[in-house]
Amino acid sequence: MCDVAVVMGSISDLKVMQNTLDVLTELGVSYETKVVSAHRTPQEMLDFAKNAQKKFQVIIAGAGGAAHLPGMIASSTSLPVIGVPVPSRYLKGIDSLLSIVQMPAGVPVATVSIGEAGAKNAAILATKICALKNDSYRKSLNNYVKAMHDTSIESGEKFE
Ligand SMILES: Nc1c(C(=O)O)ncn1[C@@H]1O[C@H](COP(=O)(O)O)[C@@H](O)[C@H]1O
Repeated sequence: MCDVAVVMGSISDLKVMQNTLDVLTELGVSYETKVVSAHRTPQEMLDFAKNAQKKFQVIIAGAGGAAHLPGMIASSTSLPVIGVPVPSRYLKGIDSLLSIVQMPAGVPVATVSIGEAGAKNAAILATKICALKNDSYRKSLNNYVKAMHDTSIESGEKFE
């Protein structure tokens, strides 16, 4: 049993999605990764989504351009799905963001911001969901917030 599935539409998304993996690792959250595409490997995408509940608590799906992957996965599972808009070459991820966030009523995808910050926040949000039933994840999150707080204060003090 693993807590978080991190899926992406192409291995080319890894540069951005590595931020998700790094934060999950830092927080000590168990995860698995998979490259799967609603466009290029639709049957594998459906098989993954249909079976995900047996293994995971949350799915993070990153995709760029016509980013149908998070929404299509959300349509085929009752697990919460967090969508990460990966920056695209020509439209800089605006296309990814709008494809992921503008879901029809009834099929939610919790959408984070475009790129690295969004990829990190997806990991934190997924951990918060898992922490509802896991005290050690809650402690990790508290430590993470404290470290962020201390770094912010220290950088301010150095500047002043
Ligand atoms: N948006 C999707 C989906 C999908 O939504 O199913 N499958 C691949 N892609 C995206 O295509 C972009 C270019 O992929 P390539 O670099 O492999 O050509 C990637 O950002 C990927 O997420």
